[in-house]
Amino acid sequence: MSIIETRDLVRDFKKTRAVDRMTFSVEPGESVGYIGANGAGKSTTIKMLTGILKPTSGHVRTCGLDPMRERVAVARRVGVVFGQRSQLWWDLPLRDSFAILAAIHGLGEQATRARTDTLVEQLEMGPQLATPVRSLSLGQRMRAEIAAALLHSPDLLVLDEPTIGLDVLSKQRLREFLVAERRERGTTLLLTTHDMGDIERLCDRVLVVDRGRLAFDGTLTGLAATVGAQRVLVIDLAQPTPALDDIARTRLLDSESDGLRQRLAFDSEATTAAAVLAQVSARHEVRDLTIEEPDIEDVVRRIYAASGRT
Ligand SMILES: Nc1ncnc2c1ncn2[C@@H]1O[C@H](COP(=O)(O)OP(=O)(O)OP(=O)(O)O)[C@@H](O)[C@H]1O
Repeated sequence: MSIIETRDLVRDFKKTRAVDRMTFSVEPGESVGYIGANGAGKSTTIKMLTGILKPTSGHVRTCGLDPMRERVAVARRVGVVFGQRSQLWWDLPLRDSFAILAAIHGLGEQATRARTDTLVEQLEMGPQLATPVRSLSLGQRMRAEIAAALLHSPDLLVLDEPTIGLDVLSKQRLREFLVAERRERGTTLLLTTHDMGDIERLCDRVLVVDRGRLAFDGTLTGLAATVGAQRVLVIDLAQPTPALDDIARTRLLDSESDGLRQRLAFDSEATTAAAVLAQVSARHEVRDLTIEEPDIEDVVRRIYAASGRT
């Protein structure tokens, strides 16, 4: 049985068709990134999957259940985290929020203690248990939200922008936790994100939505191949340097401060950062370098362009 199944799913808001004949399914244990521009229809889809919004037409099943008719049963099988909204009680110590949620899910005392202890340990939340949620840092709050969503050991975890606003270290810890949760419990993940790093590290499949329609369904490698996603090497040189416009298999994007910093785009299928660096450092003294992640908006724009939309 699929964990998610939609067929010709439609949702209209007055004159806007937010979701347009969406058909896809997600199998148990998959980790799927659901991406698209602002207003593409991601949240609307998630709301229909979780029984918050009624579809205008079409078919949707979550964990084999009808989300509108069997909302309570769906809630028992699914955990949801909306980055911008909290499911915790602002003024209560974190531990009390966990206790209330466990009671709502009807977990026994022993099960509650065991699961809370595990999650608190894995997410390193022990020191914050007595802290009111309003006093947590953003990173701590996101970890608390994820623990709350996983208390009842759902089959499916839906995450809406889970790493938005987090610093690099907090993002990394959260991603590591999600990878481990999936590996150990087989939890299916569906996440929306504007962060390509989330997709690269967490997802083995990507769905791209464009104006309510599915524009791409496949692997990240397939997505990169479709759009020719490029990496960018930012090179800081020791001396002012003429434009590096003749480095094999690269394209010079820009050069600033008399050539002290230059950005070279390259296709990771055609060459490597190491090979580009070797060419440059054979001629000039390189002081520092960074590799820019492909920008998810850029990837989405290219997908849209490839499907005929400008
Ligand atoms: N309650 C609503 N009433 C009217 N229109 C809505 C409502 N909710 C969403 N829409 C419209 O439906 C379309 C899809 O919105 P949705 O929130 O699903 O997009 P999204 O992909 O989640 O965007 P974002 O990345 O900005 O969250 C947009 O045109 C939006 O304006």
